[in-house]
Amino acid sequence: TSLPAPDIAAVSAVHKTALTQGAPGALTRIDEGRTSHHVATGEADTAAHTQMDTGRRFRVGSVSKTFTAVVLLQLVAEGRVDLDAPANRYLPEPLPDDRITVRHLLSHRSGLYDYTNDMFYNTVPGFEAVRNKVFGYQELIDLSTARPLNNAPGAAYSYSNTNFVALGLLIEHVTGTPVATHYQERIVAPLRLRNTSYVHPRTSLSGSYARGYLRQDDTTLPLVDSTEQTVSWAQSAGAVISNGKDLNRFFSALLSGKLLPAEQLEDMTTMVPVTADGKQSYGLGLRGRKLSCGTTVYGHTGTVQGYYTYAFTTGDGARSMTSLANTSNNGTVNATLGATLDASFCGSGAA
Ligand SMILES: CC1(C)S[C@@H]2[C@H](NC(=O)CCCC[C@H](NC(=O)C[NH3+])C(=O)[O-])C(=O)N2[C@H]1C(=O)[O-]
Repeated sequence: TSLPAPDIAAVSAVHKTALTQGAPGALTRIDEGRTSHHVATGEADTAAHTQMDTGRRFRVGSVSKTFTAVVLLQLVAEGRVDLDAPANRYLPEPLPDDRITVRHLLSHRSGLYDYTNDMFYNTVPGFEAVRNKVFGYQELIDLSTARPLNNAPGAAYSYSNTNFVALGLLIEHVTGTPVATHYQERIVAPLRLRNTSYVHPRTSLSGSYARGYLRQDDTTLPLVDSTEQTVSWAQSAGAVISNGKDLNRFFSALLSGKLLPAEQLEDMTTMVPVTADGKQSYGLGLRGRKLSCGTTVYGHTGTVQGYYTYAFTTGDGARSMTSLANTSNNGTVNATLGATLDASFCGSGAA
């Protein structure tokens, strides 16, 4: 790519600001060909006072949605699913509107209500109520369909975890195979992602990982260690565990055409603006961000109790960046961490 060199000092400054705003630690890993940049700040474990390092694994939250979208789009390429067919053709129980298509689910245009709005209205009580629970996909969909649709199918973008829970169920119903197996066989093994797993409903992380710390709604109270949970409330919408090296390899492989045929990659990267300024967009399980230097990067963000993630790559997959802060329910930290994108892809010329 003809991108300016990453501004590593700026990345480090972003991390330090995030720590002043309440994050125990942060990491950023940038990969471009054989060149890697590593920035790690603060603590991975605040009880043991273990230092953060960029190899640590973490819960990626909604970055999982891109893994699910890749599996689904491979099934489309195999002729097993039609993007513009009603999702009800492929589900064991019907969604409330036959007009909802598979593409609507992938692009958050189905209108299906996001049950996490109620589930996590009170942050810590909501989390504690589900952290050890195991949900069935249909249970989660039923929580959503107890509420009216946000919009008529296709009429608007309204982000909802329900869409990717429904896609997980659809994948398993069509193939008879768990999503965990599809992730492993279609993504993890071919790309040799040694630090990526889907262990739902097990609650523990293996190997070297960062602990996650959830901020309470009463911010004067101490952070809650939220590392161990089933993430069953999200599953195919948010339960993947990975690290910076693997997410960079995943998004680089995706955008450089190693995971999907050209037609499906084109579908996935056909972006629709989702903010008034046009700087943020969404395709199929994929976010687009137009940065201050005019470069557009593609990837996904993640918010799961104790972990904020940004994982993005250039349109050709040549340069990738993953950033993590091991806290959540702290919008200031999340916004701050997002500045690693400009530092990593726009360099010192970043606005
Ligand atoms: C669209 C998002 C931001 S929300 C969605 C998904 N994460 C969730 O749905 C979890 C929501 C509760 C998380 C919790 N917050 C509360 O409980 C607040 N009361 C916290 O901060 O840990 C994910 O990941 N996506 C992010 C994404 O795609 O970037």
